Amino acid sequence: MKVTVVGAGAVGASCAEYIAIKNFASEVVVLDIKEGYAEGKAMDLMQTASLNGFDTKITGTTGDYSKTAGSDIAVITSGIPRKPGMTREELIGINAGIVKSVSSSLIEHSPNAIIIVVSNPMDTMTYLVHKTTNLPKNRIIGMGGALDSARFKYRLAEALGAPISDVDGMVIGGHSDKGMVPLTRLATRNSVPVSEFISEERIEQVAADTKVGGATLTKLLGTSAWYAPGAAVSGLVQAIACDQKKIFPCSTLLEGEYGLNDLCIGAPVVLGKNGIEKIVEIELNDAEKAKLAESAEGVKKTNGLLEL
Ligand SMILES: NC(=O)c1ccc[n+]([C@@H]2O[C@H](COP(=O)([O-])OP(=O)(O)OC[C@H]3O[C@@H](n4cnc5c(N)ncnc54)[C@H](O)[C@@H]3O)[C@@H](O)[C@H]2O)c1
Ligand SMILES: O=C(O)C[C@H](O)C(=O)O
Repeated sequence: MKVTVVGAGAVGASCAEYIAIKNFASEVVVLDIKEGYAEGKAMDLMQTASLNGFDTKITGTTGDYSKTAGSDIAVITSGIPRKPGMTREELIGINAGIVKSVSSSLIEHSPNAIIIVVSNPMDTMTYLVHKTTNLPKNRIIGMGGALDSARFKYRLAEALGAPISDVDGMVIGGHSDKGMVPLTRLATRNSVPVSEFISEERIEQVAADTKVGGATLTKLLGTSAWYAPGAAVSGLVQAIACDQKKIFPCSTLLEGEYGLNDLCIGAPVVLGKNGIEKIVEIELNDAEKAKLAESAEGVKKTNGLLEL
């Protein structure tokens, strides 16, 4: 199993590290345009192999896509991150050009690869890859919901005073400060609805904190987060590489599902060796449907800024 990660920055390196530590891929190639940067990150990571006990071979390259040839999965993390006070949508001007050229180079060298899009604004970047490549929809996956759901579980565990392993929950919708839809009604502590333990007011606070999870970290760090994003990507890569058939909320092209069309937005999907093997349509109540529709409007507005 060969995995390419484009962008050796904070998220790309974290993602390569988690993939290696989980020890399911034979090879990870990291590519960046900054001279020597990917080679340096790869060497540093390889020097953790004996310490962390993995056999994955990590190599780096400055812009040489021939080194990525024959990748089974390719992750796009190249592009600029936001600074405190910015929205993800403001990154579109620079990141659209980067994602378009990177996806085209990746496919030229790995025509069968499954592409995971991470660069922001992620739902729109995923849509861009759909619009500018001829890949089938199952092979284009946007990562956002897996991260947002991890943050939701963190906040739920905090509110419940429970271990995170006791908590389950999912966030669908757009990967944006306003567009996320944490499914509070379906969140559980060991199969029991969380509303049995905490007030509606507290649950609403958990949802609000979840939605600004990325912005909160950006304010603290001065740039956006990388550990949880890298771990979330590695979870998707592992589900595909190991044909796990796990459900994750991912940005995917909707064609009528959830009453939505012609956009990529977060919905639960089954991930296996073919990428997105099924879009799972869960029954939403009217309030959840309205939130998802509003989120879709926001994503479509950003998509409208693309020069296609
Ligand atoms: N979808 C998500 O959940 C999620 C989570 C975290 C970050 N992000 C996004 O991921 C992106 C990367 O974030 P980061 O913190 O790693 O940024 P970073 O600045 O640390 O790294 C980005 C890297 O991309 C490289 N790059 C730029 N143009 C390139 C090109 N054409 N080809 C190859 N490499 C190129 C840069 O040299 C840099 O090393 C940002 O857009 C950020 O908003 C998304
Ligand atoms: O917040 C950001 O800009 C980066 C990423 O989308 C995140 O949620 O951490």
